[in-house]
Amino acid sequence: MTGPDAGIGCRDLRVHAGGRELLSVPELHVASGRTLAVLGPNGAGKSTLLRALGLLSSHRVSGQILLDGRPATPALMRGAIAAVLQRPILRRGTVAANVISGLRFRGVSRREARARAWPWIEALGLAPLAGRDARSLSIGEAQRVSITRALAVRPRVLLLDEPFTGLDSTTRADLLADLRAALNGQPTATILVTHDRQEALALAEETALLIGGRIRQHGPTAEVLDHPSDPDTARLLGFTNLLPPALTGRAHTLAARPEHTELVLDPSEGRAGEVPVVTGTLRRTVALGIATRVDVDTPTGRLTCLHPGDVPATELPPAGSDVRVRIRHARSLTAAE
Ligand SMILES: Nc1ncnc2c1ncn2[C@@H]1O[C@H](COP(=O)(O)OP(=O)(O)OP(=O)(O)O)[C@@H](O)[C@H]1O
Repeated sequence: MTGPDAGIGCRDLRVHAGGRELLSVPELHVASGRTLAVLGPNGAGKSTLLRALGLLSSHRVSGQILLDGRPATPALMRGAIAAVLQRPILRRGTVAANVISGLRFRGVSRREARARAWPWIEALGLAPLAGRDARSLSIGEAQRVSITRALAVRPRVLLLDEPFTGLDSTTRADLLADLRAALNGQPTATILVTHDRQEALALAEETALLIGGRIRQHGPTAEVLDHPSDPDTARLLGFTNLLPPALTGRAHTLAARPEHTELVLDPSEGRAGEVPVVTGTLRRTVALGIATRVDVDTPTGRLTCLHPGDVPATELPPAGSDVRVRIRHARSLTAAE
């Protein structure tokens, strides 16, 4: 199916368990051919949302799940989705047999399943491992098999629940790139649950920020990641320095990343007009190898500065000194007040 309704979505979705509401999503739609990243802290309800959308939830779910614009039934959903979870679950047998098994489950003949699976095995770089016992694979290799098995069925909906967690950074970057390339041009609506902003950027055109079971922001990934609207989304997006109006004299709370927050080390430097500069007391300095972290207490809370490189202790004031902190790049939290 093509058209604006193609894909997966929900209306008035609510999930309850243990006497409390875990999730409330009035409306969501992921179009066919698009990827949505659902970014949120631990316990935000990300997996709850994914399971509810896939009709896989064991909790009390109300509202409508829509598949290609129509209410989803378990049978329709079973034929439409493939899921990849944090821990790959592989069957006994070779890598090739595991990739083929997804198609076999859908009633595809052995011969046709082999023919359809092989291009995916090659595209995802698994050909050299095709004959290996799947249970002898590393976690990264196993996750690659799990993703290839899901792609080989060319699902209408692909649900990814933190599939890159625990992979080393090179393996993760390679798998992200291969997955992105494999999804290009496919009629698949993909939802990626993650804690990781880099994964959202690499894979998803759209990102939704989920906190406390509610979507706080939703839009194009680059825009959402750089425009927190309130203190919770700011913290989630790494804008961990919050500067309320009382500290800066600005109309709204400002939020800044530590890498955009620095001590003013030249005492003769005046106040630059556009860039906020606030005063505080240096609490401690920690050498982190690639950066030097300086924590500063201000009247409204602590700020963290990150200076690139290994700044010699002689260039930094000692703990207890009065210091000035410059915020090189900040966002206004317009929903904060
Ligand atoms: N059976 C249950 N009864 C009560 N609360 C539950 C139950 N199952 C899950 N929860 C709660 O639902 C909330 C959302 O859980 P969920 O696993 O969806 O979060 P998540 O965003 O995926 O977290 P993580 O990133 O840690 O995997 C959590 O606070 C969890 O404790």
